[in-house]
Amino acid sequence: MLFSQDKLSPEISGMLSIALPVLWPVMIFSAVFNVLLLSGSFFMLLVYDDVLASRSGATLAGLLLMVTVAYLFQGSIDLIRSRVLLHAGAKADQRLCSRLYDIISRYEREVGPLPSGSAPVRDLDLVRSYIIGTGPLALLDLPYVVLFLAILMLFHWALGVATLAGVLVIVTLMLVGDRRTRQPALRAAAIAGSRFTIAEDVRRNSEVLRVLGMSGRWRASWAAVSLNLIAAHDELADVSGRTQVVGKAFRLFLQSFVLAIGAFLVIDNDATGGVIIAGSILSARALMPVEQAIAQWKPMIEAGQAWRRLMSLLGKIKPAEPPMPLPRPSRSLEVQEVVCGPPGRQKITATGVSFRLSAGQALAVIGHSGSGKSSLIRAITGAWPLLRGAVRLDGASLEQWDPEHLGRDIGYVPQAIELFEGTIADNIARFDPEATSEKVIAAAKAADVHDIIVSLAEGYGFVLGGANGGGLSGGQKQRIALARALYDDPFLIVLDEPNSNLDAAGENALLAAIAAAKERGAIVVIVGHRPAVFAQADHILIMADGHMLQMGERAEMLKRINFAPPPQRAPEHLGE
Ligand SMILES: Nc1ncnc2c1ncn2[C@@H]1O[C@H](COP(=O)(O)OP(=O)(O)OP(=O)(O)O)[C@@H](O)[C@H]1O
Repeated sequence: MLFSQDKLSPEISGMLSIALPVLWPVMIFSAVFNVLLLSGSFFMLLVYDDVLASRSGATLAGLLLMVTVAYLFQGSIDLIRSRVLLHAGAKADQRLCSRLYDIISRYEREVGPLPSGSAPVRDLDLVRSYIIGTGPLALLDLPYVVLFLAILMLFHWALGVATLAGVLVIVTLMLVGDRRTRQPALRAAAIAGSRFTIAEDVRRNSEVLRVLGMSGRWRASWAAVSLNLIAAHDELADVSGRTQVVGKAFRLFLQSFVLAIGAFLVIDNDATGGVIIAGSILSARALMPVEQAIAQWKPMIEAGQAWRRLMSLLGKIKPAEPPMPLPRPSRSLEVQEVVCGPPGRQKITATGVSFRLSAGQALAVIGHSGSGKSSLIRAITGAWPLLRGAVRLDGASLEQWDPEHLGRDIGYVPQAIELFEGTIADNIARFDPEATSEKVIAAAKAADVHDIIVSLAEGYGFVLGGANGGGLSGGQKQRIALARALYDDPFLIVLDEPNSNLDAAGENALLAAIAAAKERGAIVVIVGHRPAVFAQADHILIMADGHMLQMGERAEMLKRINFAPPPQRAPEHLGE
């Protein structure tokens, strides 16, 4: 059952509110459509039995006019019912689209990695294309096979029985064919999937493959998997080709068989001549919905499975009610006994971290690789949900803030920088449609990237190609990410190794930006391996093996870790 487990979910009731109003009209249209399908056979019956016997041209013209009107009407009804379904499909798509965005944007954070094989966008496409395709119409037409068989029985029971037997043979042939093609189809899909993965790997890593001389090995894998794919497609085409040939031959045979039965009945004076042709047409009509329904069986099962997968994912992501807006934070950041780990992985990667920072203070987080620094940063920014403890801004835990609003007050440079496809200005302004050029330029200047940007031919209009910010150097990307973090003077600025690609000038600009942010009352948390990160820090926190090892004031901590401090540089000299 398509809707069994999720009867009460908002998605189901939403879909039902779309489906129910169109169901009745489409059922009525289908009834009229199928009744009108009879007009062809009755036309032949009357032509053979009445027109030819009476030799009346007027009757023939009248019948022709009637059948023409019937066909026009039937065509219009067919068009209308597919339009109605198209409209319903578009509405369903629209309704699910925003919830689909929830899966894509929230699933990883709130539940964990998407189950392997799940591709919600493809699943929605499958559901939509089933709804707007011929699948539902084929199902609605299916009951009318009984009507066609009943009329054939009325002509003569032998015609009805022969067609019924034909229907059963066709169903058996198609089911056997489906069974035989299932395995080859699965094999071909799996091989096509591996070929796609290889192509993606090669596209993403073409530089490394070339420089490290690995391209030949990948080419060999590509060639081998391509050969396998050709073989799998051959097998599939072979099996399905045989089934189709047998089916086609049987259909031709059945047509002649029904004609022959009709002829026998005429010879025995059990039927009129018109019954031969009308019976043959009706018999073909009776087979049509069955064939269509079987052809649509697989898409229906696939759409049903896609629907269930979507519902199961959506069941884990409830529609979120944004919390009541709070005044913008301006006073403090408190981290209380925080325990966190990658969502859905049952793993703790940072634990027992507590500290408090007031407006205008900066904290440097240091520690060996893998000690849990980035994990802590993700907990502080809300990128990862907490397993225990709390992160509070001005006393309110992160869950009390609407992420969309709080985002304005957080500046974040992640370790792996991703810029979005769009102009540099859009990226710095976080794609805010109300961004002003003054704010964008102020952020760029604070990150000391303004001069670099204006030296590009398109300046702030330079379009970054793709998610990796193609077209810029690593250091330039890092500076633009810093400008994005500083945009609109956020209260909490969290920087995860923001200087890993920066030269001395870039590092000075970074320190100047931190100093300026502190000056205006922001809180800065900065992770880094290089000593430069200490220069503007008021406190230092050391992470080790996922734990907070120590935390204290900068001077005290530098003494404790026996580190020769870099000279405390005055902010006004940092930019030089
Ligand atoms: N998404 C993830 N899934 C599983 N494990 C993760 C994930 N992210 C981090 N870890 C693990 O958590 C531990 C801490 O990683 P984290 O990135 O927080 O360390 P780090 O101190 O920032 O390291 P580095 O200085 O190398 O960036 C590591 O053992 C890492 O393997």
